[in-house]
Amino acid sequence: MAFDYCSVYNIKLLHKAAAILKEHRAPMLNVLSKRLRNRLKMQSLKYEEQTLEISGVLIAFLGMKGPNTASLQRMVSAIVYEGYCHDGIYVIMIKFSRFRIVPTSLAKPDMIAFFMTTRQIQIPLGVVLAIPPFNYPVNLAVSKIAPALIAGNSIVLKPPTQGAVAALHMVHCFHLAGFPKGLISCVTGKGSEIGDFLTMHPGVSCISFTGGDTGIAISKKAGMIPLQMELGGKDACIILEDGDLDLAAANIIKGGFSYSGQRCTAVKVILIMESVADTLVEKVKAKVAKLTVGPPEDDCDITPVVTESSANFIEGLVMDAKQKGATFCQEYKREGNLIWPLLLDNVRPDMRIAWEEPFGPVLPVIRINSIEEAIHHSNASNFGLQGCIFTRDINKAILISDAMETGTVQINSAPARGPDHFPFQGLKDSGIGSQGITNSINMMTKIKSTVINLPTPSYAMG
Ligand SMILES: NC(=O)c1ccc[n+]([C@@H]2O[C@H](COP(=O)([O-])OP(=O)(O)OC[C@H]3O[C@@H](n4cnc5c(N)ncnc54)[C@H](O)[C@@H]3O)[C@@H](O)[C@H]2O)c1
Repeated sequence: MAFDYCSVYNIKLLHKAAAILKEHRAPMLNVLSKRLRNRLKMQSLKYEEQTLEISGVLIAFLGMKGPNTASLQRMVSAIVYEGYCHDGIYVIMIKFSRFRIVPTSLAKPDMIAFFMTTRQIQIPLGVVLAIPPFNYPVNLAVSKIAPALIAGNSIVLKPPTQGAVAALHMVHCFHLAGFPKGLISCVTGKGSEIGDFLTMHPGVSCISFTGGDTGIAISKKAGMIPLQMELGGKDACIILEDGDLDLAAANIIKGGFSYSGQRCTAVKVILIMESVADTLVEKVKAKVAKLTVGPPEDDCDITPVVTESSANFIEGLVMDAKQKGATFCQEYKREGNLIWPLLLDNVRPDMRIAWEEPFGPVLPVIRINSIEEAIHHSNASNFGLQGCIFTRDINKAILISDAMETGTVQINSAPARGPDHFPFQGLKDSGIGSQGITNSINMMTKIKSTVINLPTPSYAMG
């Protein structure tokens, strides 16, 4: 909201504003303006949420010699709606409507005034279209459905073909639990056949999508609606000379081969310092040898990948690496869609597997000679989902993390999406926006303001 705040920090204008507010009808405003009149030098703020009949914007002017503005800002950071610093005077607008301003040692603002009130609400967008991927057809549907409903929207779920039965069952459970049928609907069908109809439908007000490059195409077609895109990744695992190699090897196995590598945040390339590469590769090889391979019914570690075309794609990456001279740490083996875990050493940047996402149990190792080389390779990727660093030097790790163009960096652990309330986001071709309950609710709502103009000059009258 545009505020002409510069014109009101003048004390006379504040008094005038107070007088106007006092006379102004709303009883609540009277209370507040009385406070203002009586306590221009306020010691604390004590407005309880429930005492407010309308929401408002509080403008606190804090002189430089007054409180410790930095600590004040920290204290109110959760409730500050907007803040400015102008000519050494802090102007902080605090949104009342949904928060309690608990008292407080909130230092001593030099003065406090109301000069305009707004009612601000978050309104739902309408219909949210949720499209999850095959690898987490329920979890990644729920992480879209819950915030959409909490925010007051209705939802159309388009599950992945390979996860449609689970999604239909879940939506059936919602209906059995009493959800109105139109509030949550499920539409099945091949993405390539019904996708455009849904994503370009004028009734859809927001799309929350998780999947591969399809998301990039959808973004280009969708039009003027908010988009949440969680797409692919090529998460690098950077291991420095001082890294704990046993820990790194264990995380490479967990991060690279769980779900047979079919995870967006799987470790998808190892960038290891040459001096410790042989040791690390031997440790990973020993662990790969222990992975069980077979059907999911036998609870095997490595199971068939989702489709034949997916297996063919992975094989294409493996054959390209073979032709260009990568070292095979295991024999390449495939039966139908079942691909045995494979570590490819001495991978070079001219190989496809150095850049492309196999989404299968095949992991490339690129040997590097400097940290800069690792960062350069990670940042040269068109993806930017996550990455991880193994080192005992936390300061170095933070510097590398800051230099990496990814949405999240894990230090001394494999990349992972984390609990659903964690912010989760990808940069570049890995996504638009950020997931996590709060972020999703904000994305699936729009701010709407009603400004109650008082008879005093304000931007609306200018
Ligand atoms: N970043 C993340 O949070 C995250 C999480 C899991 C998976 N992924 C990514 O998902 C990919 C694997 O999943 P996938 O194979 O299901 O991805 P995909 O892009 O092929 O499909 C994702 C979803 O889009 C649907 N779809 C396909 N064509 C469509 C179209 N034209 N219009 C609308 N919808 C369409 C599919 O039916 C499916 O429900 C990998 O790239 C992986 O990295 C990302």
